[in-house]
Amino acid sequence: MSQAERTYIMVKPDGVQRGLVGEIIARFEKRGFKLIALKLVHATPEHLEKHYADLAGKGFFAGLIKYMSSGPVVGMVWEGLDAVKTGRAMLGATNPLASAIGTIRGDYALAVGRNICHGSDTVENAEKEIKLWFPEGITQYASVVEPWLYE
Ligand SMILES: Nc1ncnc2c1ncn2[C@@H]1O[C@H](COP(=O)(O)OP(=O)(O)OP(=O)(O)O)[C@@H](O)[C@H]1O
Ligand SMILES: Nc1nc2c(ncn2[C@@H]2O[C@H](COP(=O)(O)OP(=O)(O)O)[C@@H](O)[C@H]2O)c(=O)[nH]1
Ligand SMILES: [Mg+2]
Repeated sequence: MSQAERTYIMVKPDGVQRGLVGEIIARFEKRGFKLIALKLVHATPEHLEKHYADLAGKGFFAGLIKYMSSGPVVGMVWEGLDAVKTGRAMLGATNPLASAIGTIRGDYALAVGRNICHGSDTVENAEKEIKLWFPEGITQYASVVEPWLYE
């Protein structure tokens, strides 16, 4: 767990279409995380197959790739204390029917195949996903609020 931990958060095509990009960014900003990368991209099926390589054997894989390549996504890197685990907690359970009220999926989604937002599940996967989506690298800058967020 570190203050410099990074996670890859992505608003999926349904989240973009439903106008939830600002809402999702606002939640991470208000929580105290630092935005260090952001882009809108219409990803190819080949790129998404790399992102979801761990799920290649699942019955829903073809549908997942079709859904994720159906429109642009907004990819972001957020940095801060325990960013991966806290990011997952902010998203809620994979199936929105099981996501707690107050989480992003629990407040804005109903179906597992349209769950509006992705978040890295481990620090190792976060680093892989950041390299995959931001091969150009990440901009760094000093945050003026850090003394108010951390002891
Ligand atoms: N049973 C299912 N039916 C349809 N889609 C599913 C199902 N299970 C998972 N998915 C879709 O595949 C995605 C990846 O599943 P995974 O198990 O990695 O969940 P997750 O880690 O919560 O989601 P993500 O990786 O997108 O953050 C889910 O977010 C969801 O959109
Ligand atoms: N249709 C369908 N999609 C699924 C299922 N399981 C996972 N997914 C999708 O695949 C994405 C990635 O799965 P996973 O990494 O396990 O879950 P996540 O990290 O919580 O998103 C999920 O967010 C869902 O969009 C499933 O059983 N059916
Ligand atoms: Mg996942």
